Amino acid sequence: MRVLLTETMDEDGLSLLRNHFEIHIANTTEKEKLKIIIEKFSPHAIIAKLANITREIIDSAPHLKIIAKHGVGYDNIDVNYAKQKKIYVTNVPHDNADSTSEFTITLILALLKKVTVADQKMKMGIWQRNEFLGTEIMGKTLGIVGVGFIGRKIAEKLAGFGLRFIGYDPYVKDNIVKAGYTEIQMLNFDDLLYRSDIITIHTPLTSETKNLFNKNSFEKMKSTAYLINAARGGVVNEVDLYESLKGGRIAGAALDVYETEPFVIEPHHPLTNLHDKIILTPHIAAYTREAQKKIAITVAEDIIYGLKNGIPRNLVGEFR
Ligand SMILES: NC(=O)c1ccc[n+]([C@@H]2O[C@H](COP(=O)([O-])OP(=O)(O)OC[C@H]3O[C@@H](n4cnc5c(N)ncnc54)[C@H](O)[C@@H]3O)[C@@H](O)[C@H]2O)c1
Ligand SMILES: O=C(O)CC[C@@H](O)C(=O)O
Repeated sequence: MRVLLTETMDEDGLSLLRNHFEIHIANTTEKEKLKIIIEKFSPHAIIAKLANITREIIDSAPHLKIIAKHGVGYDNIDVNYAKQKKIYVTNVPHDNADSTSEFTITLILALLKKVTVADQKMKMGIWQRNEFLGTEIMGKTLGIVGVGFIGRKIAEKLAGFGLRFIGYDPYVKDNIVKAGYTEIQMLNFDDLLYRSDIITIHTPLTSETKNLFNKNSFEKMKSTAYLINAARGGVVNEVDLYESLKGGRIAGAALDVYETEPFVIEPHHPLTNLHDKIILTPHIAAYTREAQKKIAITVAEDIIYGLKNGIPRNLVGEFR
């Protein structure tokens, strides 16, 4: 049987797959190129990182039985169409939660302490302490939108910083959520917007969360508040965010994910005028040696099990 990877993955996972299947690494996320490669290779399983697995891609693989997301968020896969065609879709929950929560905390600290912009200035030979007046985290309120695995890890890891944790998640019914030795007080969305000093997003991208952060939500936030998004770009309306930052409606933002990826900023793109109000990283929250290895092994084991037994493990919610 044949397994196609749209993008490469850690060698430990690849060698597991090679013991059982013929594998091919397409090394592209471009739709047309991918379609041609898939038509030629005719895989029984596809492993995708960020490549879009659309209806058209699915139709180009007549032997396809499993589409596996190398990661958690599977909004890049047309799950409904796959289901209609009796093709299973899996993801890898949990394996990158430590890396992603660590990275989110890094963004929070770097943004509030102006680390990235101070570093840029130092490298330009400029010593300018008075531009970099930072903000303390102690005593502030962190709003967590999407209180799942990563959202809870963030509260657990930040517990020593003297923050108060509040959360919004319509699928969590408890008023208080335990996260290690700390607690997250659950609120409705508007109350979270009004009360947070820092908001961090950890929801999947769905029809409910698309554009959840828009002009209307920014207007309800404190003018001193910061927004962190290491979940999915589409959850935040980028034009509204830009306007809110430019007009001082909110204080700052850090983004690891974008409405369209890859997101390559042209030299005079408006975002480049926001200076120390924004930090941008290229979807790397989960990109650590440890997480990439764990995910590659889990995804390989899921495919080996699934192609041998008919039904893979780690099926996404729509199949349960
Ligand atoms: N930047 C990265 O590299 C990176 C890495 C890992 C995960 N992610 C993203 O982070 C997301 C969260 O990951 P996770 O492991 O915590 O997943 P999870 O499934 O454990 O948690 C997601 C939470 O979001 C909640 N949710 C769903 N719809 C919501 C809504 N409308 N409003 C508020 N909450 C809602 C769910 O109830 C759940 O508790 C993933 O779906 C993925 O898109 C990004
Ligand atoms: O493939 C990646 O590197 C990112 C995946 C990440 O966004 C996820 O949802 O797990």
